[in-house]
Amino acid sequence: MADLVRAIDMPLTMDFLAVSSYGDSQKTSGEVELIKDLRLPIAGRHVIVVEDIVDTGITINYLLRMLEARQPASLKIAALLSKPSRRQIEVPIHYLGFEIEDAFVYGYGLDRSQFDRNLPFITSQA
Ligand SMILES: O=P(O)(O)OC[C@H]1O[C@H](OP(=O)(O)OP(=O)(O)O)[C@H](O)[C@@H]1O
Ligand code: HPA
Repeated sequence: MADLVRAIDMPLTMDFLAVSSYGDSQKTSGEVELIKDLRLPIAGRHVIVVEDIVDTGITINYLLRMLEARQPASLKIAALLSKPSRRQIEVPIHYLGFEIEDAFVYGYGLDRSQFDRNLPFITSQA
C-alpha cells in the first residue's frame, strides 16, 4: 500500500478496513467477517479498494456490496494479484498487477497463517 500511494501523484486520502475469511487457514471459510470498518464516510467520494489478492472473489464481492450501499461517486477495485482459475464469484478488477496460477502465495503483505507478511518478496509453497 505504501509503495502504491507513493506512485500516485494527486491529492488523496487513505482509510483502512479489515475483513477476514481465511483466518489462519489456507482455505476460505466462505464467510467474510468484518473485523474493522472504515473511519470515514465514502458517500460521494471516488473510491478505489486496494486488495492484495483476489482468489475465490468472495471477499471482494462482499466488499463491493457493502461499500456500494454507502453510495460512493464511483467504486473501483485494484489488486496486486489475481488467481482467475480459483474464482467462485465473478468480480470486476479495474486495476490488476499480475494474474497467477493456483498456488498459495505469501510475503509482501500476504500472510501465511498470519506470518511472513514482512517478507520483501512474494513466494509460494513448494
Ligand atoms: O478472494 P478470496 O478467496 O476471498 O481471498 C482473498 C482475500 O483473502 C485474504 O484475506 P484473508 O481472509 O486471508 O484475511 P486474513 O489473512 O486477515 O484472515 C486476502 O487479503 C483477500 O482479502
Ligand atoms: O494465496 C494466498 N495467499 C495469502 N492469502 C490468500 N488469500 C487468498 N489466497 C491467498
